[in-house]
Amino acid sequence: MFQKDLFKDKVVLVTGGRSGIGYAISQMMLELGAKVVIASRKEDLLKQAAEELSQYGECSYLACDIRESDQRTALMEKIKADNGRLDILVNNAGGQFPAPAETISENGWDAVINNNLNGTFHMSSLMARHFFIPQKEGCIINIIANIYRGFPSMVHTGAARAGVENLTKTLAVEWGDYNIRVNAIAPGTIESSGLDTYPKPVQDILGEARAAVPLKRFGTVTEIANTTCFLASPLASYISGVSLYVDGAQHLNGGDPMKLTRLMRAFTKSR
Ligand SMILES: CCCCCCCCCCC/C=C/C(=O)SCCNC(=O)CCNC(=O)[C@H](O)C(C)(C)COP(=O)(O)OP(=O)(O)OC[C@H]1O[C@@H](n2cnc3c(N)ncnc32)[C@H](O)[C@@H]1OP(=O)(O)O
Ligand SMILES: NC(=O)C1=CN([C@@H]2O[C@H](COP(=O)(O)OP(=O)(O)OC[C@H]3O[C@@H](n4cnc5c(N)ncnc54)[C@H](OP(=O)(O)O)[C@@H]3O)[C@@H](O)[C@H]2O)C=CC1
Repeated sequence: MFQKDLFKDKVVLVTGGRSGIGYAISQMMLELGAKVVIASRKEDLLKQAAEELSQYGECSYLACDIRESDQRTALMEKIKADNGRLDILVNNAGGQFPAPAETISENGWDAVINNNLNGTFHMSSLMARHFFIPQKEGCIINIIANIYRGFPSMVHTGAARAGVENLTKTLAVEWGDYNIRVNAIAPGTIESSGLDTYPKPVQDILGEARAAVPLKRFGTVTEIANTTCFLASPLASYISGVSLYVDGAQHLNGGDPMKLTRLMRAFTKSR
């Protein structure tokens, strides 16, 4: 759909690029000519994904937990040594677990905030200081979630993603001085490897949730990759500071948001 070679000579970092949405983004960027670096925690799976992705273009990898300062620094140093620059950062790594708010432990809260909010900010700041600011050019895309009506059953990630949505606006303003565009994508429910990791109450409710989406289906990883490539491209050269919902209008009308919470309460008690 995009012009061939749209991202020729561009260097792209996709966190969480080994699976699901991140994999689809990496594949599309490679097909459009970018050099892609993927990073996530599980080195064996990451290596396997990078080998598969190499059929589409130049893909490298480094194991990195985005919550760990020394691992983020090692990733930045590898990109500098291998490529000398970074053009696009896709903060896609993230995750959480469904749980009624009253059952979330302090550590559970901290783990999810560290993953989705702190990891995203520190990665953005590091890459801006070392690449985007000196280059006087850069692009950051933050993958968040549908937090339009809060996020019942996932209060921790709702709060973290709202933080990212807001830092997207602030950084778009502050780093406009350096010609850095910062945007976010809020996917609705997307058919991906990530969804398979969710427990029975989520799997049980998926049929109903799918039917409640105004477009009557969940999204695909390709639809999130399409939006990412659009926002990263010159087609979006005057777009900065926005959060784009890619969700078939699920944020406006997506069924009973409390149903999952009630199912999770029953599930937690029965264990
Ligand atoms: C009709 C409308 C209904 C709508 C229904 C649709 C619902 C679907 C919507 C889906 C939208 C979003 C989808 C996605 O995001 S898909 C991507 C999902 N992938 C993941 O989330 C995977 C990554 N997740 C994680 O890695 C973990 O969740 C975590 C971030 C916590 C990992 O951190 P860490 O490795 O540090 O975790 P630990 O195991 O060390 O645990 C730290 C503390 O967290 C507590 N914890 C962890 N898991 C759970 C759990 N499942 N339940 C409760 N608590 C949990 C853990 O116990 C630790 O705390 P304690 O020390 O106090 O025990
Ligand atoms: N699928 C959906 O419906 C939706 C997904 N999202 C978000 O989109 C993003 C991608 O999700 P999706 O592809 O579906 O799910 P996946 O679980 O397949 O992807 C999550 C990726 O993030 C990596 N990751 C998680 N935590 C860390 C960490 N601390 N450091 C580095 N890498 C990490 C994982 O790799 P590893 O385990 O090797 O670290 C994995 O590659 C996530 O942020 C997710 O929350 C948002 C809304 C809806």
